[in-house]
Amino acid sequence: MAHLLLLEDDTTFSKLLNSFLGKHGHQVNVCSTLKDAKVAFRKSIDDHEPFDVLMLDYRLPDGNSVDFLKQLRSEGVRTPAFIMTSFHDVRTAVNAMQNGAFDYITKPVHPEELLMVLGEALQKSAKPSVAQAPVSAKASKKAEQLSNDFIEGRSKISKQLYEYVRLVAPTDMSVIILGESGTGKEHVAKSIHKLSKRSKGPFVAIDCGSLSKDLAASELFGHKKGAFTGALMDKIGQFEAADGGTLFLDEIGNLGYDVQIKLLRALQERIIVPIGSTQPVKVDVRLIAATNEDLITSSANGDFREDLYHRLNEFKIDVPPLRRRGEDLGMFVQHFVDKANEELDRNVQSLSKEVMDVFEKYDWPGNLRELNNVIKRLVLLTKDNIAPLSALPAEMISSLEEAPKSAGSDLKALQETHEKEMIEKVLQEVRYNKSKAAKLLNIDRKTLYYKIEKYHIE
Ligand SMILES: Nc1ncnc2c1ncn2[C@@H]1O[C@H](COP(=O)(O)OP(=O)(O)OP(=O)(O)O)[C@@H](O)[C@H]1O
Repeated sequence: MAHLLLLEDDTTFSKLLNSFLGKHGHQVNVCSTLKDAKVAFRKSIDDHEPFDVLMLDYRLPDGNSVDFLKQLRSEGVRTPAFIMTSFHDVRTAVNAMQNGAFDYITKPVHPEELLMVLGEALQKSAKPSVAQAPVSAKASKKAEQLSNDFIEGRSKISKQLYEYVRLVAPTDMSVIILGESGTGKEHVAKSIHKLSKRSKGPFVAIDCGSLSKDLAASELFGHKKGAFTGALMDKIGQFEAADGGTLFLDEIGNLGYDVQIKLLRALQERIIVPIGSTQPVKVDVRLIAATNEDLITSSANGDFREDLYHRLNEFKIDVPPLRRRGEDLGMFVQHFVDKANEELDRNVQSLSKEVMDVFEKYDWPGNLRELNNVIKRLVLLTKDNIAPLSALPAEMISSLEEAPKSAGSDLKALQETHEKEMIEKVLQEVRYNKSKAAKLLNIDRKTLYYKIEKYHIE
């Protein structure tokens, strides 16, 4: 039995979920406001009956659950959480993943899907042995194999991506991986590790987005007993854990300024000093960092140290969004269908033409993670061999009807085209004197350099 917090303001829906989950042996604490959820969370800690999983509706009468989650993560709470959201809020759900949610599901919530995601969340929680989706031993072994392999893709942009991966892997250079959420940055980091001379050493991944400001330094560099309240014994940091291997820092833009200074020192001098210690420890670690933020602008704003950015940016890799991977879509679809068949003991052979048409038109803001989730749901809901259109979330189809994709209505694309033209015009006017151009454009030089690179301005 698992102890679950369900934060949901739709009382009919929460009653249904409560009774459904109760029948599956779980104890559910239902709250309908953030305020109540905060109280329930504190009480569960005081009573020594912590929640195993947090199930959070996104929109609530007194705020949104991503802010709640952010606060919990900043206090060092690691309880797995997933967001339940309407299809229109998928972008928000993706944002939630950056703030430490483990997954999201779109409403209307399908019971089997809920059990599946809950099973996965419980595997991550402190009490792992409960309520997993029933899978045969053969199926889980195959699923494990499948989760290890991945698709490189045939499109030009993917070929270039893996060319860079193979090029940089054998060197010991630090790498910055840029890309939208869910594009596969961690996969790319793992590939670099596997193809490197360090492949026999550890690969340690840390999500900096879920580290609290107070605990980040101790998580990375370790601490000595008594270094701060709560440091009850010596703790080895992830830098030491990754000794001889690769340390992958996801969402690096979330690290506080103090930790950035320590990180810079660790990179430059190859030593770390655990909190509360005076003894430096030698470490041999290759660093790979990922971000979906514009770190150049962050460093221009003073949020991210410029020297650290340059130290990390010995090599930069851009992971393209799914909508730009063209012909790879079909390969990813097949891969995720095979994976879902194994995980869920189904036998879906293909997707109907109508489903593929929708997939091709949709712009996938959550990238490969979203595709994987949509396909899992499709496979779960498909009774025959071919996944029908009716198994797709209705909102996914209507979102295409509401917003037909055309260059003329894509506001971001329009803004970017306009910005590029403006920069080119000003650069010509000042005969490519970048300081003058930056002044005229009312931006600083670093931002101008960034935009010149972004728009491939010669
Ligand atoms: N090349 C690939 N082949 C198959 N599956 C992939 C590939 N790349 C990523 N995935 C799958 O897509 C999902 C997202 O990948 P990953 O976590 O690496 O993305 P990310 O960019 O690091 O995400 P975030 O920005 O949220 O940290 C995972 O389920 C992963 O298994």
